[in-house]
Order: sequence, then C-alpha cells, then structure tokens
Amino acid sequence: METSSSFRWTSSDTIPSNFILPENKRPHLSQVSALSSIPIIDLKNYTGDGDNNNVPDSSLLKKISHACEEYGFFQIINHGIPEDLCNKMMDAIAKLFESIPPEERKQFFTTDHTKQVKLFNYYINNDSANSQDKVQMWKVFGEYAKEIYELMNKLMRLISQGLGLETDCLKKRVGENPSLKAHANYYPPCPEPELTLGLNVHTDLNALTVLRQSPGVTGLQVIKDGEWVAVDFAPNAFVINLGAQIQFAVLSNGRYKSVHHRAVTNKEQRRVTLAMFYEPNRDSVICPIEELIDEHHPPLYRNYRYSEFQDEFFRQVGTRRMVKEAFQFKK
Ligand SMILES: O=C(O)CCC(=O)C(=O)O
Ligand SMILES: [Fe+2]
Repeated sequence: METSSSFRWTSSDTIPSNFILPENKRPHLSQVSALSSIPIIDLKNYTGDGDNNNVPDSSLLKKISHACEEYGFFQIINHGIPEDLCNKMMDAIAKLFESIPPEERKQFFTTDHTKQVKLFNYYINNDSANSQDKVQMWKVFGEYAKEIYELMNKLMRLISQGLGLETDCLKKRVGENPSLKAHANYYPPCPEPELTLGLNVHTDLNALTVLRQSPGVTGLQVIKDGEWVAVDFAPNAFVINLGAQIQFAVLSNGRYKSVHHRAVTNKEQRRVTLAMFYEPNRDSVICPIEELIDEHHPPLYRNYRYSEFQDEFFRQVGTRRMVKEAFQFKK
C-alpha cells in the first residue's frame, strides 16, 4: 500500500535494486493457480433498495454467502453503475499519474498516515493546479464516490441477509458516520515481474472494499486454500472484498474472513486500479454480532474501538503485520 514514494519509470531491461524482493517474498508467478478465479455474481435481477419487503432471491444470497465464506472475494456484474462514469474515473487517475511531473508529485509523498491525503484534496489545496482536466477529476470523483457508496450499502444489505441477519445489521455494526476512502494504484509496465510486487501481500483493514480495474489487464491475486489465484478481468465488473472489520464482526462464527491479496506486475501494460474503502469512524466499537455467537462459537477477540485497530495497524508498518493478534483473547 505504501508504494507512492517509490514510484519510478524505467526504460531499462532491469529493475533498480531497491525494487528487488528477497527470494522468499517474490511472486513465483509460475506457481499461481491456473484453475480458478473468484466467483462472478450477476446483480441483474436485484434492485435492492434497503426496503425489507424487497427480499432478494435465495439463490443470489446463497451465491454471496458462499463467495464470502469460501473466498472473501467476488466480482459483481450488472451492478447498475454507469460504465461511462467508471471509464472517466479511471482515465482521470491514469492522467494524474502520467501527466504530473515527478518533481511536482514528489512534494505530496508522505509517510504520515494521519494525513487525509486524497487525490482530489491535492487539487483543491494546490492553487497552481487549475487546468480543466484537474477540475474535471474532482467532479468525476464526487459522482463516482456517491455511486460506489450506494453500491456498498446495497452489498452490506445482501451480505447481512446472506448471513440470515436483519437487512441493516452489518451497516449498524460498522457504525455511524463511516468514511469512504479512495486508494488509487498505478503499476507501470515492469521489465522483471518475477522479482518484485506491485502491492505487497495484505488484507484490507476497513470493512468493505470495492475495486475497479483498468480494462483487460490482470494483476490482482488472492489466496485460496493456500494457493495464489489470479482474479480474471471481467468487463465492467467490480471486485468486492471483505475487510478486517467485517471479519471481526462475523468471525466468531468462523464464517467470513478477510483474505490476503497482492498485486503483481507485467511487462507490457500499465495497470490502474481504484480501491474504495468503506471504513468505520474512529469511535465505532467493533464487536462480534450476538446472533453469531453461541457456546461453540465464543468471541475470539476483545471488543475495540476502530481507532485502536487503526493505530495498531500503522504502528506495525514495515513489519509482517500481526494486528488481529493484538486483540485476540489468550487461550
Ligand atoms: O490493485 C489491485 O489489484 C489491488 C489493490 C488493493 O488491494 C488495495 O488498494 O488495497
Ligand atoms: Fe487491498
């Protein structure tokens, strides 16, 4: 995730030494499973608007809960978000990375995680950046974020219903005043994809992630039964994944997990992705959903405020993170 400060173009056939991973951390691309990708779920017949009378058909709920249980990841198609808006958004991100001179970009690199640096804040704060393109980026982002937020609410309803819970259960558990964060990733073509990673192995610390990928280029991989599985590109789809907070709220039942994933690079094409994170506010208390606890499924983690989790996450930057262990009950 902390890739922006090390962003570089290279015209040579080799990558600079500071990008080369030790042998045991390399992607070992030949070992990636060629067999399966994550499930693709069609939302065509679902118009869910949060109304309890609108019960989705049971096969859709089954598909969603199966995908959450088995993969922690799925793709959705026919989601209702205009393709044109998504394309504009992705083009604007690509331009942002490609047309701003490195020196100008450099001044916004930061390792200070308390900074709410978002793409559009950069433009708002920067008086010199007043070209038409940049203004357009801001407009597109606002529209896109609104659509994605509605989609996230829809998905949280479906996931709740898939667990046999009240429609608004998950949303309530994640708490009031959630924030919507954007994480734009730009992976230039890489001469030696075997030696490096675009984005290191991680799980998302938020509640729910909706990811858009630039057309036709794959790179995202997820762990399934101990093997890396590539997420195939599906036209006009979003990749959905459960973040750690849903795992924690649901975990006591041993059901849903937030799955490790990574992004690999390729030699030919640059890849752009936009991850949108639905995140609890710092005061939200995250605890297991009572309906999912019984004597066979006792709580495994102590309740915590999201701020504690987030602070622990950033405290462990640069290490092989063991964030959830910090909240685990001792056996
Ligand atoms: O670029 C990708 O495919 C993955 C992005 C991601 O996992 C993230 O931004 O958290
Ligand atoms: Fe991620």
